[in-house]
Amino acid sequence: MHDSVLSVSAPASGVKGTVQVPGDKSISHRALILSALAEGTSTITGLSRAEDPTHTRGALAQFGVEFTDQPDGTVVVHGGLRHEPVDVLDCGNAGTGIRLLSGVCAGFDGLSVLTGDQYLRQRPMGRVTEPLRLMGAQVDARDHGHLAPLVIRGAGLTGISYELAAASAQVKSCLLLAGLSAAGPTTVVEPHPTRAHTEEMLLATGARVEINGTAVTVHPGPLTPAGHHVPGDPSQAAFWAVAAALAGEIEMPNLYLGFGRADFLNVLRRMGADVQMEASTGSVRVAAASLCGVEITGADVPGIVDEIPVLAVAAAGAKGTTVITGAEELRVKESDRIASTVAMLNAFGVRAEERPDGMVIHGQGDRAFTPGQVDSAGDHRIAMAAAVAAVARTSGQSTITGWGSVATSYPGFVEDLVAVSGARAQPI
Ligand SMILES: O=C(O)C1=C[C@@H](OP(=O)(O)O)[C@@H](O)[C@H](O)C1
Ligand SMILES: C=C(OP(=O)(O)O)C(=O)O
Repeated sequence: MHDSVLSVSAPASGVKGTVQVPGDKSISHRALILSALAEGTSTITGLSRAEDPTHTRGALAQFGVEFTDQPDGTVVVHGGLRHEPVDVLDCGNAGTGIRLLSGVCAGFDGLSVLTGDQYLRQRPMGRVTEPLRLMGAQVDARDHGHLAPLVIRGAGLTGISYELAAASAQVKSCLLLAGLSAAGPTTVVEPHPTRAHTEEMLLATGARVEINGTAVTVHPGPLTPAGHHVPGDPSQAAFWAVAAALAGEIEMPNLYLGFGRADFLNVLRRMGADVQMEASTGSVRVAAASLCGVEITGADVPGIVDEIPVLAVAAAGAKGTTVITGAEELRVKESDRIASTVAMLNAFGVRAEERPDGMVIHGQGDRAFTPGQVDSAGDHRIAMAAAVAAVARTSGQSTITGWGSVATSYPGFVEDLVAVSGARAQPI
C-alpha cells in the first residue's frame, strides 16, 4: 500500500527526546538468510519487523525453513533449505532481499523465481545475474537478464575472482553467499569498501572468510547455527539525527555503529552539528547547532549511501552550498534519489539542482522552509526525509504522498515523529 498521504503540521517547538529505532534492516536480512542456511536451530533477537526483511523471511519459508516467534520477540529459526521453493519468491520492495537471495538460489540445486514490487522490478539486476552466470548458475531475467523477475537454476558453481564495477554490499554479499556452495574460493574486490555485515556474520557462523583490504574471499562450507542479535538501525537513526541537528536534541541508544554505517554522523559533525557517541553502548546524542554546507565526494558515498536524502535536508538548513558528487548509484535505488531528493527540497522552497552524479543544495541558513506538497516517488527514504524537513523547518501543513512506502523499513515512524516533535501527523 504505497498510496497513502501523510499530512503533517509542525509546531514551532522543535524536537526533543529519546528514540529506540527498529532493528537494523541490513543485518536483519542477513540474520534470516544465514540462519536459514545453517542446519539446526538459530535464534534472532531485535529483528526488524519492517516489510523488507519480512519478505526475506517469507521467501526463505518457501524452501521449507521454519520460523517461530516467541512471546519475547525472539525468532527461532529451524534452518536448512529442505526443498525447491514451492512458489515464486516475492522480495517486495527490497533490493537487499532479492540480490542476497539470488546468491542463495544460485547455490541451491533447484529452480527459483524471484520478483518484487513495481519499484524493485525496475532496479538493475545485471550486476548479480552476470557474475552468477560466470560462477555457473543458469540465470535468466526480463530485459535480457537485467530486470526481475529472475529465474535461477542453481548448483554446480565454481568460485570466481570478481571485480565489482560499482561499490555494492548487496552484490558482494550475493557472490559470497553463492560462494559458500561453489567449488573453490570466491573472491570479490570492491572499488571502495562497503558495509561488512555479510563477511562479519559469515565469520561468526563458521565460514572461512579472508579479508584483504577491499578483497573478500569465502571458501565453500556449511554454516553453523548461531544466536544473532540485531542492533538498532543507524540509517533510521539518521532521520532523528538530522531533525535534532536542525531543531533540538535527540538521543538514540543501542545503534549499530560499525564499519560503513555511522559515517553520516561524521558528515553532520563536519556540518557543525553537536554529535556525541559512545561506541561501547551504541548510544548517540545529536543536538542543534548552526550548520554549514559541505562537500561530499565519491569516496564518501558508500558509507552514507542511504542517508543522503536526509543529509540533503540538513544541507538545506545549513548556511552555504553543499555539493554532492560521485553519487550516481542513487539513481538506481527505490526511486532515482538524485531527482526525488532535489524535487523534495524544491517542494519546500529550497533551491537545489541535479548534477548527473549528484546535486547542489543552496542552504537557507536559519530561514524557514515553506510547507511542502511532496511526492515521495514511492520511496520510503524520501518520504521520511520530507517529514523531517516539515517538522524541523516549517510551520504550517505539509503533505507527503506515497507514505505507505515507509512500512518497508520503519513501520513505527509516525509514532516516533509525534513523540519527539509533538507534530500533528496523520496518514490518510
Ligand atoms: O547490503 C545492504 O544491506 C545494502 C547495501 C546498499 O545497497 P548497494 O549494495 O546497492 O549499494 C544500501 O543502499 C541498501 O539499503 C542496503
Ligand atoms: C536502498 C535501500 O534498500 P534496498 O536496496 O534493500 O531496497 C534502502 O533501504 O534505502
